[in-house]
Amino acid sequence: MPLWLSRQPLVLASKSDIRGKILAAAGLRFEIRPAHIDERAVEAEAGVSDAAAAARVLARAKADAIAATVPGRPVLGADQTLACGDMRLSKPVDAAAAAEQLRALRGRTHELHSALALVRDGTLLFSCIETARLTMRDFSDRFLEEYLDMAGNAALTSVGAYQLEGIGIHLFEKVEGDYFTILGLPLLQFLEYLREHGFVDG
Ligand SMILES: Nc1nc2c(ncn2[C@H]2C[C@H](O)[C@@H](COP(=O)(O)OP(=O)(O)OP(=O)(O)O)O2)c(=O)[nH]1
Repeated sequence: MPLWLSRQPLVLASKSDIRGKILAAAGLRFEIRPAHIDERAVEAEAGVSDAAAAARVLARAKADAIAATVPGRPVLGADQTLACGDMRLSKPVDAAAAAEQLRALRGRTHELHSALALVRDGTLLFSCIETARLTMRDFSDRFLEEYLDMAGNAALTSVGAYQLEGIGIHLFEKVEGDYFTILGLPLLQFLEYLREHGFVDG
């Protein structure tokens, strides 16, 4: 198990259930302090042009917001954006929005951009952005209705209204990219950095 060697335990600046589960399953010790930022305002101020740039800027903003409150501690911020052609989607607000979003994505390929930023005392220690491409089946309206009935509120917790590791897998005909990138935390890149910089035993 990768032993956390740093005296300063990691802080995860995320309310995301799956991000906490991913780090815990990898044996990392951390504390959760969700960052409450105005994502639209951060994007507007940064003048970001595309979904990938937005994910990078937002991950950094979340890490900065929490790092300012925990001097000396490494803080991990994360963000995931979804793009399909010129369309950018975010977490659906209700079941109707989830249905509309999935109707717009079915039969097409969309990209998930997952970014990380590790910040300590205002200094960016590590950042990465990874992209996955997912092709949805052209499923029927009846299937979509049954999927949303089964998924329930879980569909509202993901940027694409699905959990790939759950029944969301039934939506797809092809998935290209790293599993952890799709779930919202590019773990392999993060662990490589932690090993190379003595945060964990490698
Ligand atoms: N379990 C699961 N979650 C997914 C999947 N795809 C995306 N997600 C989740 C991960 C993130 O929690 C969420 C992406 O939204 P954000 O990056 O804005 O994070 P969120 O608002 O959840 O938390 P945060 O902003 O980090 O406090 O979607 C998936 O396939 N499985």
